[in-house]
Amino acid sequence: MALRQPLTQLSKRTLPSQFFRSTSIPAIHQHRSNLASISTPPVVNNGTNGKGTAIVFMNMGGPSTTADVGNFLSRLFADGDLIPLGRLQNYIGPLISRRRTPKIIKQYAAIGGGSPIRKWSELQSSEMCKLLDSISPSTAPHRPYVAFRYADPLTEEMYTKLLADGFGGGNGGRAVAFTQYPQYSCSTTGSSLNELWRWRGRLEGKGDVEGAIKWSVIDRWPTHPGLVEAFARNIEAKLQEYPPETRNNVVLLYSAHSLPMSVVNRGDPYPAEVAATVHAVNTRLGFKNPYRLVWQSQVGPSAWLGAQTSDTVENYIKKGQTDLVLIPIAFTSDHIETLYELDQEVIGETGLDSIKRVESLNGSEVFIKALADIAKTHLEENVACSQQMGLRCPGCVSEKCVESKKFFASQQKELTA
Ligand SMILES: C=CC1=C(C)c2cc3[nH]c(cc4nc(cc5[nH]c(cc1n2)c(C)c5CCC(=O)O)C(CCC(=O)O)=C4C)c(C)c3C=C
Ligand code: FES
Ligand SMILES: [Fe+2]
Repeated sequence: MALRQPLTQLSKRTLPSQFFRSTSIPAIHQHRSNLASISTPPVVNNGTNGKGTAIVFMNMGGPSTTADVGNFLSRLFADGDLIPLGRLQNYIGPLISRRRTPKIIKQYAAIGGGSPIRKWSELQSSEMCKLLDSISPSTAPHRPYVAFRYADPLTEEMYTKLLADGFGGGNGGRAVAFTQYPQYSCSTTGSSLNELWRWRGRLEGKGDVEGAIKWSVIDRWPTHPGLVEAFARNIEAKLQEYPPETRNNVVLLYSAHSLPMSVVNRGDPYPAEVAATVHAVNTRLGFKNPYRLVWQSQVGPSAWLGAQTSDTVENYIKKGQTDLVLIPIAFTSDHIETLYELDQEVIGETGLDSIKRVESLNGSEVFIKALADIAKTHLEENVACSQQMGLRCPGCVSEKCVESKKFFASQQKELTA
C-alpha cells in the first residue's frame, strides 16, 4: 500500500481497537490530507531542551549502487558481531568480501542497480516523525535520522549530524535509537547498538559526560498490533488473487533471514521473536490457512537454521502443493533478499503463477502509524531500554555486549534527572 492513499482511508473499524487506544488516533484522523501534509506543531519545552527529539532509525543498510557493493560487503565481513572470525577478522573478512563482490554486484544489478533500503528508511522515518509531532506534541519536534551499519549514512555520519544539529556537545539533547528490525538478534540490532555505543565513546566520551546526548533504545517490537495489522493486510490482499474456492488452502510460507546454528545455540532471541510475530499475524488472520515458518539467505558452508525457504518451496511442489504465498516477516522494506532471492531465484525458477510473494511493508501507512505508536509509547514510558535488553545470551563472551548494555542502562538516570 503506497503513501498516496489518504490517511482517512485507514478505517478505524478495520484496525484492532487495542492499536487505536494507544495511538491517540482521533488526533490523527482529524487530518483530511495525505501523510506528507501533516504539519510540525510549535516547539514545546518538555525536558528535551527545546530541541525536541531525535529519532534514529537503525538498520543494516544496503548498497545504493553497484559501485557501493564492495564497501558494503567489506564492512559487513569486518563486523565481528555478525560474522565472528576472531583474530583473523581483519585478514579473512576482506578476502571473503572481495571474492564475493562480483557475484553480489550481479544480484544488485538484477534488481535495478542497488538496494532500495535507504529510500524506504528515509521515507518511513520522516513520515513517522510528522505523525509523531501530531500524537506526541510534548516531545516535538521529532527529527528523523538514519544510521546504517554497513552503508551510508553510517553511524558515524549520523552521530556527527546529531552533534552539528545541537543535540549533544553540552546541550544534553534527547535521542531515541529505534531499531528497524522488529525481532531482536545480537547479530543485527545488537551489532547496531554496539556500534552506536562505540561512536558515542569516540565523539562524546565514555561514561558520564556532562551535556552529552541522552539516549534511549527501542530494541524490539515483534508483536506490535500495528505491525501485525500491516502484515495481515498485505497477506489478505495477496490471497485475493486466488479463486475463493481454493483460497483457504493456500499455504502461507513466512520467510525470515536465517541464523547460523552457532548463533542460535548461543541463545540468540531472534528465532523465538520471529515465531511470535508469525503467531500474532496468524491469530489476526484467524488461522484460516495452513502455514510454516521457514528461513532464507544462508551464507557459507556452516550449519544454519532451517527449513530453508528454497528447499521448502521445492518440496511442497513435489508433494503437489503449488499454491504458496511467501511472506518476508523479519524485514520492513524490500531488499536483495525479497527482490532477487525470493522473486527471481525461488519463485522465478518455479515458473508457476500460483506461487506469489506478499508486498513488503515499504510505504504502508498502517506500518508507519505503527512506528509512530511504538515511539510515542516509548517516549511516554521514559525508559532507557527494555528489561530484556539487559540480559546477555547465555553463550555470550563479548565484552562489547557487556559495555554497551551497561551504557544504555545507565542512561536511565539521565532521563529521570
Ligand atoms: C533480520 C534480518 C537479518 C538477519 C538476522 C541477518 C543475519 C545475518 N546475515 C548474514 C550475512 C549477510 N547478510 C547479507 C545481506 C542482508 N542481510 C539482511 C538481513 C539480515 N541478516 C538483509 C536485509 C540483507 C540485504 C541488504 C540489502 O540488500 O539491502 C549479506 C550480503 C549479501 C550476500 O553476500 O549474500 C551477508 C553476507 C549473517 C552471517 C547473519 C547472521 C549471523
Ligand atoms: S551475543 Fe547476545 S548478548 Fe552478546
Ligand atoms: Fe544478512
